[in-house]
Amino acid sequence: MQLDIDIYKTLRAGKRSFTLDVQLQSSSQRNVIYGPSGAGKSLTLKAIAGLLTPERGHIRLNGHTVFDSRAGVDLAPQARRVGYLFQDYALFPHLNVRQNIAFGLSHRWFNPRARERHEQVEYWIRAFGLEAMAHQLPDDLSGGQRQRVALARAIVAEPQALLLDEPFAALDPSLRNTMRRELSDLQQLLQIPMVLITHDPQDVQTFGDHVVELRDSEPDKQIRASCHHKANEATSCKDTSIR
Ligand SMILES: Nc1ncnc2c1ncn2[C@@H]1O[C@H](COP(=O)(O)OP(=O)(O)OP(=O)(O)O)[C@@H](O)[C@H]1O
Repeated sequence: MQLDIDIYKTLRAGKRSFTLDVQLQSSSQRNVIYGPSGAGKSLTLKAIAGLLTPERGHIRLNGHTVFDSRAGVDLAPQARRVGYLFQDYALFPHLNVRQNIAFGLSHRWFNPRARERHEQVEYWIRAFGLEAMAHQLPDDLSGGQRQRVALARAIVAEPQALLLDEPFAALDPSLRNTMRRELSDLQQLLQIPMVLITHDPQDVQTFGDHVVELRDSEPDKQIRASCHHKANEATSCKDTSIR
């Protein structure tokens, strides 16, 4: 993926303020943003997805400008064509598995109908082994099944990038290893570019062809980005600047 980000935003809540100031460039398909809690990882991912608008800067995905404050470009989330896997999966509790996945295709304000069938939705239901529970609600699924539904919803519309916020954090340790392997195989199969955020060194090891570390640098609460690559990666670390 070609990822080119240079964003700045100050958020205020009461007397607290937090400044997000992140620059990163990558041409890898597997990118990991790593760092402690509160360092700004989720905010960075939300800005890429169009769920948070930076005050200034730019975001380019695969050569397409999705945000550029100077040029007045700020594409709506749907127009950015990114799949987003939220930390808690954010499945709709009142929609069954099939409807939740179909929601990934929908740009409508009303929910997909329970009986509606889409070829792509059926494909991912089969690929993730969810046939037997396609009519069930999220509350009646295991953690791993819920994660598969959320992942299917994120990729069903064939996004140009997949954004994953702590995808394994809600799983117990043994399932975490299985799901990590599944996601790794899926990324290789689909060759879908991804940005994954995590605290977990094992995720960095598995997915971090390009690793960006966000650090909270007291006292001004500015975020610093630094990067490193796996030893066998040809790309250079110079392409991520540190402010
Ligand atoms: N709307 C907001 N207004 C003010 N501050 C905010 C807002 N949203 C997030 N923050 C603050 O921004 C900082 C970064 O939040 P963010 O969610 O990006 O952290 P994170 O690195 O993803 O943490 P975690 O690993 O715990 O999920 C936190 O200190 C948070 O309290």
